[in-house]
Amino acid sequence: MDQSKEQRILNSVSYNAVKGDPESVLDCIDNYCSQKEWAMNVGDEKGVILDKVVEEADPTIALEFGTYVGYSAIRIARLLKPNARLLTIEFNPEFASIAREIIEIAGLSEKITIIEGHSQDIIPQLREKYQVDKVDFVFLDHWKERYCPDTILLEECGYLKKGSILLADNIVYPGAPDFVKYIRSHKSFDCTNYPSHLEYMKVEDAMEKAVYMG
Ligand SMILES: Cn1ncc2cc([C@H](O)c3cccc(CNC(=O)c4cc(-c5ccc(F)cc5)cc(O)c4O)c3)ccc21
Ligand SMILES: [Mg+2]
Repeated sequence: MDQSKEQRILNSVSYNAVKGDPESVLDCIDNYCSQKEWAMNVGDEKGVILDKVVEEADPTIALEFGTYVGYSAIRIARLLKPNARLLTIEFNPEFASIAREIIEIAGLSEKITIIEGHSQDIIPQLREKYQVDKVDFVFLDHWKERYCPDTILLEECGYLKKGSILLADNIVYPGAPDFVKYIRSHKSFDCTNYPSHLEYMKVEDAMEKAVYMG
């Protein structure tokens, strides 16, 4: 059976990256996906925006929707302070398994927990099953039509506190219009748009930061 693109990305990381060095894993994925096969990682350009917002949030508990092959999970986790952790939710078992291996190569398995399932099913379980009280940072990069309902669910479940920071990928392309309309008109969120480009392409894209005001 032919290997998947995601398996080929893992092969490239396994062969080229320096074990235990997150930067070299990120560089390897970015090089592979810009030179060989495009893939939907947040990438190096939007990755710098992600880095800055994670540093601003300095989260103890970070949450991600859409692990894919683990690129953004590594980007986030490499910046976390010693006892901080990232929970990342992935419904596709093949993606989850490849991400687990790539995260292991980066040496970040202790800081990242991959939870297999759909965000809407996992979010209500975070308190009891994963001892989550509040989330300090959330990166939204899963199905774009899930951004809005999952943000509402996070608020309803009481995981957001004053200062919690949400960051959403692909605001322009593929776009998340219902999320943008909702979040920018919601009195409890202070929003900032960061224009950028689609990963590895000259196509316009943007990220949206939303700070929860309580
Ligand atoms: C419910 N739930 N819970 C967990 C969870 C996890 C997943 C998967 O990780 C998954 C699978 C497939 C697609 C996505 C969303 N990502 C995208 O669709 C995307 C597209 C493009 C793009 C851009 C230009 C193109 F021409 C084609 C694709 C660029 C981007 O950066 C993207 O993030 C996420 C899905 C639903 C989930
Ligand atoms: Mg994306």
